[in-house]
Amino acid sequence: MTETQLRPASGEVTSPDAAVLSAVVKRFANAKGEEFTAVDGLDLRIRRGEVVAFLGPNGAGKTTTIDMLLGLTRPDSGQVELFGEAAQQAVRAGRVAAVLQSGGLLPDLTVEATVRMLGSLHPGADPETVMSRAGVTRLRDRRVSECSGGEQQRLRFAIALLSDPEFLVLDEPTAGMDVAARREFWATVREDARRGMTVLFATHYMEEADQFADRVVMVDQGRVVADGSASSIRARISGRTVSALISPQDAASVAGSPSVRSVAVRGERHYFDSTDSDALLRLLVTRTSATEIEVAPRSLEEAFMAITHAGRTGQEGPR
Ligand SMILES: Nc1ncnc2c1ncn2[C@@H]1O[C@H](COP(=O)(O)OP(=O)(O)OP(=O)(O)O)[C@@H](O)[C@H]1O
Repeated sequence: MTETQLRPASGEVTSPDAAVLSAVVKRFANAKGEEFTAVDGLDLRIRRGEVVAFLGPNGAGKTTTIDMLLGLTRPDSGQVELFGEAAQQAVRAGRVAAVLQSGGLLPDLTVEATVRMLGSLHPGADPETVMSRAGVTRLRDRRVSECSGGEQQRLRFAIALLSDPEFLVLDEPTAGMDVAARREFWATVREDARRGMTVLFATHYMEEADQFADRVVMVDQGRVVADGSASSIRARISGRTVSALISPQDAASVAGSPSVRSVAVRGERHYFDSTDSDALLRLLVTRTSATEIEVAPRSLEEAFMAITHAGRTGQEGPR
């Protein structure tokens, strides 16, 4: 990403950052009226042109943070700036657009009527191009109520593109999409990012974060607990996973080796969490009749479970 690719709406280059959140705190009251902190002193700087995955267990504070980024709610303390100005101002100017998890669609309108109606609010909007970019052209005559969950998400994406935003905020954008639709969706987002758009997306799909984000920010209990490339976050937990088809007797004998931290069985395969995959491989090959041995680096999902409290509470983790 170079400065020449930047496309500030007003022509002038303001802040070099798309978003800056400084020591942001948001508290809510629970059902008993007791106050708790949903976002707890969160600091986050998103540079222009970055594609950032925002990950965290259920209730980590992702949506609350996104709501503050979009000016939908105000922090109790701390600051949120978009392009160097107040969030609401940037949103009003159409520099930021969002695809949120629900709401915002009129069930009786067709896809095309929805895009055209909302497009009329944005001078210069091009409904045809936007429908094509979001992959909803073939759905143009379908009523919103007849669209599947994934198709409605694509329609929300089309609506978000109408203002030709510089910064796109996506809260679980591919929820409900099938594999092909998700691929197509991310290809479009990557293309937009290549042209200089900044993207922040919250997701529970770890492989989306791994494949499509330049940077992964993990939050837990309202704080940032990891921030970096997916590979640097994966590298935060040491070791590798070695898996094989192996008899229970052989597996039990290998499990006692110092290079094995733990063993799990999934389907026909045994998975060894290993601190020294070379030593374990030698052992498997020379002392057992294991077959189809595979060595895999740590996944982002394993890092997520190790870094966030989801792994300690058994709470629903990533999908
Ligand atoms: N308006 C509200 N009133 C009270 N509590 C709220 C409100 N909004 C969010 N919360 C609580 O704040 C915490 C953070 O919620 P948030 O929706 O930001 O989490 P999240 O990371 O987006 O979770 P998920 O992955 O489940 O969507 C949760 O405990 C949630 O129940």
